[in-house]
Amino acid sequence: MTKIRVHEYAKQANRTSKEVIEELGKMNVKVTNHMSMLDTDAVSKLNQRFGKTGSHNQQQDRKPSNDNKRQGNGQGGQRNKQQGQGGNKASQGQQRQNHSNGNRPAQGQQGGSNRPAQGQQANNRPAQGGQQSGGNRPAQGGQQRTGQGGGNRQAQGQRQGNRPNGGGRGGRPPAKGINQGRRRHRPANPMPKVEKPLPEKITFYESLSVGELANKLGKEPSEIIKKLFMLGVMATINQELDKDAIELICADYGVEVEEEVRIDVTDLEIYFEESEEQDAELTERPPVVTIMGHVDHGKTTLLDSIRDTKVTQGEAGGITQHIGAYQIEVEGKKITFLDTPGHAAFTTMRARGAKVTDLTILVVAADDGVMPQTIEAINHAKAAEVPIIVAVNKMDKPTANPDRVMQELTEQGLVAEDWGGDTIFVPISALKGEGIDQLLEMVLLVAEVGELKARKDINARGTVIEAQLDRGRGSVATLLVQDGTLRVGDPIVVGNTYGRVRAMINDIGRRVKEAGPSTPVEITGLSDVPQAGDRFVVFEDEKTARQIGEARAGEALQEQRVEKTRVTLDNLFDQMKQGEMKELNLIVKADVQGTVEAMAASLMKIEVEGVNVKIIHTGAGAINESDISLAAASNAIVIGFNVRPDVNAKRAAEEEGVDIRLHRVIYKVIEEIESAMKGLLDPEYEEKVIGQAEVRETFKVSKIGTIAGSYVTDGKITRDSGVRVIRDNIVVFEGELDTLKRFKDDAKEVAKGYECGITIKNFNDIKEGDIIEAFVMEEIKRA
Ligand SMILES: Nc1nc2c(ncn2[C@@H]2O[C@H](COP(=O)(O)OP(=O)(O)OP(=O)(O)O)[C@@H](O)[C@H]2O)c(=O)[nH]1
Repeated sequence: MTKIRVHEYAKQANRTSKEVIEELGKMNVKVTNHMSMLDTDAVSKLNQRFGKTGSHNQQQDRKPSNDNKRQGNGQGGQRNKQQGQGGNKASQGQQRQNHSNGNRPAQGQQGGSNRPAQGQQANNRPAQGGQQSGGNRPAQGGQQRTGQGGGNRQAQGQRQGNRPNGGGRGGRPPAKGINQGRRRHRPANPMPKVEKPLPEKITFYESLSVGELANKLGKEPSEIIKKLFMLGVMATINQELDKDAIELICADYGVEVEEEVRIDVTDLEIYFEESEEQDAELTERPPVVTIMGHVDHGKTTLLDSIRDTKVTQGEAGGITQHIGAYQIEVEGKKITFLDTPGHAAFTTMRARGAKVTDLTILVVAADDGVMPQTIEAINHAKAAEVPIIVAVNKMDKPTANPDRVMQELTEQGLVAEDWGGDTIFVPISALKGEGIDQLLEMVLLVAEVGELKARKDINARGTVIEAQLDRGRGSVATLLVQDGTLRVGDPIVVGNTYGRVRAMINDIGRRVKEAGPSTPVEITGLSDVPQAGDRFVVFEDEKTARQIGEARAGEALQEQRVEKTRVTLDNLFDQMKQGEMKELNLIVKADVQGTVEAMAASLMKIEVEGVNVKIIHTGAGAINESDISLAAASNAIVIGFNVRPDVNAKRAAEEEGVDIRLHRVIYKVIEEIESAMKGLLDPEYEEKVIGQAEVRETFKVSKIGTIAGSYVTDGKITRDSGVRVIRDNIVVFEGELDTLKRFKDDAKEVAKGYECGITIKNFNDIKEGDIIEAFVMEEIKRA
């Protein structure tokens, strides 16, 4: 006879494997576990112990096709079940009950096809004679014999069919008689899943979760997870996989991968790129010029002077109208000036991604020289990669010293042509209108070098210069056409709004029907007011314009809720890893110029592979709003050394999400930037300013030192906070609070609006008007 395993015997004997093993133990037959083989001797011994049932089975084993009836009784259930699982079940169902078959045609099939391996398994186990004999005698036996048995079987087939992997036992109706025990001991056979053929190719958009990838490949997620594990990636079913991971897994299966490229039709930038690809004739376009400079150096006077002398030429009688930009004509060539005083608008636009300026005129008063805003303007222009022409203004003044201006600008990297550099310097008097022609000539010269071109014959696209709501006319926007020609009646999307160009007015207040490249025009007809710096694109039909406009308005609402992702030292490393950062832009402000230079020099020396440190602006003094707008436009981090941001800068930084890092020790700045670049930034503690107090009076007390009679102006001061003494926005001391008193009593904390007496450890040089800033170190969790 063939050998039999413990668990097989147990099944036949209607016992548990454990019972059998125990019994064998008593008989001194050694077995290791339920898979151990039993020899004939052991089996007969067991048969004796377990009595009839065992012997009955044993007999059956010996005489497989001996006793039909017994088999039918004893093993029918089992056999039938196996048959039900095989193809036999289907025919059985058919034979048995036509109605059930008709109603549930797929049951038999399902049950059969889902469990092909059971038959196989049974074949491997010849001891289950039922299978063999059952195979010879398709289930008619059971079915003929008892309708009941058949019914059960059917239900079973059906349920199991529905649950391919389950034993289906729970759903089975109560089994009858002897079958019951057998079934109970039958190990639940895992139903092997039918392997789906692998697809030749899969596609994905941006990423796929493990579950989604498994689905696309027709595999179990666990299999994918296993594969990822082998690749050293611990993943869960919901984990998003990036392109590389997807490609690795698919390569393993030999499946091709393709990333879907979806064009976002609501992104106006694509229409700008598209226009470059269009096969329309390129023609020269006028340069677009902005004027920048320090306060009172003569920007407005220069703009007016140019306008007065040139705008009205040939346009006599034209009503001058302020539309934020104007065009002049010199020697038959046009120049467009953006009438945006200062550089605020310049950076706002750039921060919004628009590049409108072709060149900038830097006005420097010859009697005043290079001032802080002059340097800011230079850095703004440099960051935007816009060429600079220097207009040395107020040359009519006796105190004018153009050489000094040239000298000072050389220090800023603007070297005059006369001095061997390549920056054009033009001496002018904006007030008297002297040198203006020469200046404009230079503008044309630089423009010529720049080879500014555009296509007249395409739908217009460009940028909003300014926009407002007019009571009578509704939304009024000044647009600068940058490419193509804008016409009255054009369906247009402007920023997050749309409409049809109802009326167009040019810079001298005339109604016009069309506007070509570099022309500023004021339009009406938009459904809402756009923002300066918004892009506009003309579409073929109004329906598309409306659809895109509405979609953009919806997206804009969504975006308002999502924080801007500016670079901060905390996310720097992630951005570097994602390849988004190649340059770390820094703005360095410090208390004195010497420190600024030292800091800048040390920062430049930081070497981390893959990223360059670029200092785009430096300056002595408090961090101001202009620093923040430059940082926002250039995605820079602002470093303050011994200085603080002023109120406006603080507000702007919060609004724009600009990261300001304040320090008092140079090596700490270097360390912080370096570790952020290496992704080693210690994120555990963050300083949080909890309050500010103003020193109103000081008292010198021997032994104690100087007591600062202070008034808490913001937040609160606590006994255990760190303190900083700030004088004119410069940190003069940082240390610990020594005592905090309300009248004569020690106080734990003093809130806003209350007076208190403060002494600072190791610092007595406190003065009236100083600001005491209290801070605590808070643990932060990194995202
Ligand atoms: N003597 C002389 N004075 C000038 C000249 N240009 C401008 N000014 C005077 O300088 C002062 C400031 O000129 P603005 O044109 O207002 O200067 P700005 O740069 O526009 O100033 P903000 O708009 O405040 O930034 C005015 O009083 C002008 O009259 C010039 O060429 N010569």
